[in-house]
Amino acid sequence: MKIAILGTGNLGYSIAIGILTQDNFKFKNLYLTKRNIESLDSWNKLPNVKISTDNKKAVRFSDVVIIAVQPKQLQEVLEEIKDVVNPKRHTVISVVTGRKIQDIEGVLGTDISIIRGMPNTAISVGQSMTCLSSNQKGKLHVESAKTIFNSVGKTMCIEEKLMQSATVICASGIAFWMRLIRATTQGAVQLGFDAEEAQELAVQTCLGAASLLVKSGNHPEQEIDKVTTPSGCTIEGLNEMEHQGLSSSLIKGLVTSFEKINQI
Ligand SMILES: NC(=O)C1=CN([C@@H]2O[C@H](COP(=O)(O)OP(=O)(O)OC[C@H]3O[C@@H](n4cnc5c(N)ncnc54)[C@H](OP(=O)(O)O)[C@@H]3O)[C@@H](O)[C@H]2O)C=CC1
Ligand SMILES: O=C(O)[C@@H]1CCC=N1
Repeated sequence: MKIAILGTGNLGYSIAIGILTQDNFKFKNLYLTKRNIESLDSWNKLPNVKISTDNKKAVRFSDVVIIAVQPKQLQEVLEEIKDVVNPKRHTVISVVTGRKIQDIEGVLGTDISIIRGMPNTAISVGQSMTCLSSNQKGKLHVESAKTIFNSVGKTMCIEEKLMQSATVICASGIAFWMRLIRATTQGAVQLGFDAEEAQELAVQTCLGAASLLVKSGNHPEQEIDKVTTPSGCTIEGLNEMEHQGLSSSLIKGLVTSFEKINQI
């Protein structure tokens, strides 16, 4: 598979790192573009990676085109590549927030295979949660997209109308979970650990909690019940967090984030 990433910024770069470092996915060439390519200079040393400012050239050399520019930059990139996108050859995967498949079809045409993807930056370490939807033609190529994104995490095919929600939960979600981990770390420092130890304790406990749910398939409350000794310290702390609005503030944050996407 020959892959191009148009827009190698925070997310595009993370996707590239993920693709390059996962052993279970073999690609032939990876073409990375951005307008200012100095930051990608070191990538030129890799034999099967090409760096360029030329989006058209990248498309011509690829089968799968991942577009990872900011929403306000998308139209220009689509206009630039529309003449070189070939319905018989290319699958276009847009990871651009808030831009519908219909918007992309409006420039590239309905005969192009278009997939809308929403990965997150954990793709760089092979742990992305990536949601996918496609246009009619793209349905034939969803398996190729799944092959790519399954090699760097998990995928879920969803209806496009849920893509904004998926963006908040999974993509913005990385930032939300980071803040929760940081808060735990701050608490651990207050309770006597130095900063480095505090972060290790917070991160491993977070990983343990997630792994318990992944392995058991249990509801979080079943695992909470196993931890909360009657009249113990856990339920005391948990109830205080809820009195202070833990669940409520998380949900309100997710909904506020969702409302913002609809204005992007
Ligand atoms: N960051 C994240 O965690 C996530 C982001 N997204 C979405 O992914 C997209 C990218 O986000 P993010 O990586 O954070 O943004 P960045 O601004 O970091 O990346 C965008 C990149 O596109 C490049 N670019 C801009 N215009 C062009 C052009 N005409 N041709 C080629 N490259 C171009 C920019 O580099 P230069 O200026 O050098 O051209 C930049 O590196 C957004 O739509 C965002 O909403 C989705 C999920 C998660
Ligand atoms: O903050 C943003 O708008 C983008 C979408 C999800 C992650 N970053």
